[in-house]
Amino acid sequence: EKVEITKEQQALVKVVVEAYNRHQIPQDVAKKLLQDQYSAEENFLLLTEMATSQVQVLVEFTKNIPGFLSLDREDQIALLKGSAVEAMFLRSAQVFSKKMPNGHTEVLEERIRKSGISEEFMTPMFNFYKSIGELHMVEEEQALLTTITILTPDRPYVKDQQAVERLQETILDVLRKMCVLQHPQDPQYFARLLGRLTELRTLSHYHAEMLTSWRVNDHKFTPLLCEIWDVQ
Ligand SMILES: CC(C)c1onc(-c2c(Cl)cccc2Cl)c1COc1ccc(-c2ccc3[nH]c(C(=O)O)cc3c2)cc1
Repeated sequence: EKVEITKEQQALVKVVVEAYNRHQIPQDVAKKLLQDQYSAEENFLLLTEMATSQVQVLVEFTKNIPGFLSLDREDQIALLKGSAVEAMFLRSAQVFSKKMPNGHTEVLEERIRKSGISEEFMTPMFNFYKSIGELHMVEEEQALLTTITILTPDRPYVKDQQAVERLQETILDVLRKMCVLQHPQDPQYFARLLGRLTELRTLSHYHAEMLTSWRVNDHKFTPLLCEIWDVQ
């Protein structure tokens, strides 16, 4: 049957994509990636600054997700805490797939590889970055996929999962239609996008172990990261 995006779905996508593009790490923060100290400590500090800035940007972005601010306040926090790592994997994946002209891609990879993360997490992490790059997602798909990740109903401590599910369904429906319209030659494209969300869950578990290993080596995080990741 003819797949058609309705007027209100178009308006929804416009709001989400504009918010996604508006809320980015400030360039003066991102530029710090180019600083010339490359010790493990320096890399960890820089990545901590990136993550902290990224969480601030993420909080602002979620306020623009239609319906998010109407959710129970505690559920809003539970969704943010539960999706922060996954949203940051998606956002940092863009830096790798966009091949930034400012050389940030190379230095970000270098700093991640030399920041005290153990080898066992490097492979799945960079396989993920590669698999996202191969999708060649357009910005609408990136914005909607991040929104779907944030609106995952079964995060820990979410009370009204139904309300979150209704919001997520709305976004899933328009993303599915967009994939059919954008990739008529690849009927599996939408399924492949959702497959990345499964991979993100696995990475999120690896990430919990990364945090533990950093902590036993007495690495310090910022108050915002401690709050969102329940550490210290
Ligand atoms: C607390 C730190 C050490 C940390 O712990 N886990 C991760 C961690 C790791 Cl490595 C991997 C994945 C997820 C997390 Cl959450 C991190 C570092 O997290 C980030 C690293 C980079 C970026 C990021 C996002 C967008 C960007 N744009 C630009 C630009 O140049 O425009 C640079 C940039 C950097 C975001 C989070």
